[in-house]
Amino acid sequence: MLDTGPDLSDRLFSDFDFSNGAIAAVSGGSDSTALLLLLKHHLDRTLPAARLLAVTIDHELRPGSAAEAQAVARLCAEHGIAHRTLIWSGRKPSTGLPAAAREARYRLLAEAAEAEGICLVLTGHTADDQAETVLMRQARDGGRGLAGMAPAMLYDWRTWIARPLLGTRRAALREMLKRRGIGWIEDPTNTNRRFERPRMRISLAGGDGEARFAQAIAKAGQAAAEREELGSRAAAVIGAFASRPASGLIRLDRDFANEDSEAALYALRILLATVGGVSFLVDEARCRALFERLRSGTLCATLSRTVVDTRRTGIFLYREARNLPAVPAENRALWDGRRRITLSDRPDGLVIAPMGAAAKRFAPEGGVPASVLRMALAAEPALWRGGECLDFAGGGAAAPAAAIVPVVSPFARFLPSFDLKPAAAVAALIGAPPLPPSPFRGHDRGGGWAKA
Ligand SMILES: Nc1ncnc2c1ncn2[C@@H]1O[C@H](COP(=O)(O)OP(=O)(O)OP(=O)(O)O)[C@@H](O)[C@H]1O
Repeated sequence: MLDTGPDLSDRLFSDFDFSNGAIAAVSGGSDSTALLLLLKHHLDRTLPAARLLAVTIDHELRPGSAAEAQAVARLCAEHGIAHRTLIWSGRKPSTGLPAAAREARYRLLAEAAEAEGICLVLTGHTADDQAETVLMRQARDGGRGLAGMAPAMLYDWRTWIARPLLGTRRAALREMLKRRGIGWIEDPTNTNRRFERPRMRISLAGGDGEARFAQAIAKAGQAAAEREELGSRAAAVIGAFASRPASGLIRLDRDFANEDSEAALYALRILLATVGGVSFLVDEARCRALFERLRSGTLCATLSRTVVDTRRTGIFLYREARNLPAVPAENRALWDGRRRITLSDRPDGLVIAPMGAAAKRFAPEGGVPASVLRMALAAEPALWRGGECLDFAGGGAAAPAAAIVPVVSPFARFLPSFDLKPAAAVAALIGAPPLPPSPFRGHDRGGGWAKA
């Protein structure tokens, strides 16, 4: 896993389908510089016509950042690689700066990919980054999140971001660059003890660092396999026990919780976030408590903005009636965290607001209690103009001016490859667009990737 011999680039990249091109995210640090040159080497040998674009994000956080981007541009010019610098010109927050920079970086990379018609972005995260991530999460959450970074993720349900160097050591990449006489930029932030990651990086360079590294990587590998396996089982539970009697309403069979309870619990956490329009999974302990109550009898409770209502004919999940937005229709906006609005026309006073009392016109069928159906539909988005409910887009009769499409809320922004299967199952359940084709050869949509 750690050597950087001549065929390294083939081993790193041979699983990828580059026929649609790729973007390499290059900061100019050692890891992403090595990524770029290894990728260029691989493409030159295997698919010379493939498009390769290097993108550098200038976060404008340090005085030297523009010069660093120029240095990457020069390196690219020397190697015949197209390069673009994108600037994060937005307001910089005073707290949570690394997270905000990361968010902006992914957004800009995905925008560049979309502008180029490329669906694949590669980053230079290494095994060292992985160990740091795992140990930081362990220190913060006492063991949760040990799976670390996924080998790939889907960003915004449209751009694949893959980390092909996740099994490769930084020292080996630096060795390779030195052998080829190629320099790199040392980011001073990487040694700034104000930030958590540099502190962890420095501590791993200490006496017992290698042993801690090896332990963290081993744990991460095991946790990743377990997480992917749990996801597969959760997807099976969703396929077997969940249905969607109406837009915004999920029904679970009453015996949903009885067969594979860990998988059912994970499925429930994903469904609660999806129905509630929440971008993160509900706390496991709180969901487990609700789940235990579900198993032992009837219940009507709210968690993650979702009402869980057990009736004779099933367990029903629908969005609670509080804090539903009424906002002017805007193209590509996310309504209530759970519906993507696409406008084909000028909105002209069009408002997206809950259907509310207009839901009364729908009659229940197939064992759905009337009160449950109305409460679910009342929280569904409808198109309004001047106080008149024009259409209920979720009912399949959208006005031509707008399409309102469900999204899988917890995975709409970042979908780690561990969770591809449950995400695909939920997408099929709620009528969200299917996952875009995988950038790995021979992998189905929604199939898991065991690459790390
Ligand atoms: N400013 C940037 N422009 C383009 N890509 C970036 C930038 N910063 C980070 N990345 C991408 O994210 C990966 C991981 O980021 P991280 O902050 O750990 O890297 P770094 O320390 O800035 O640089 P490197 O990993 O290249 O040594 C990088 O390898 C690179 O692919």
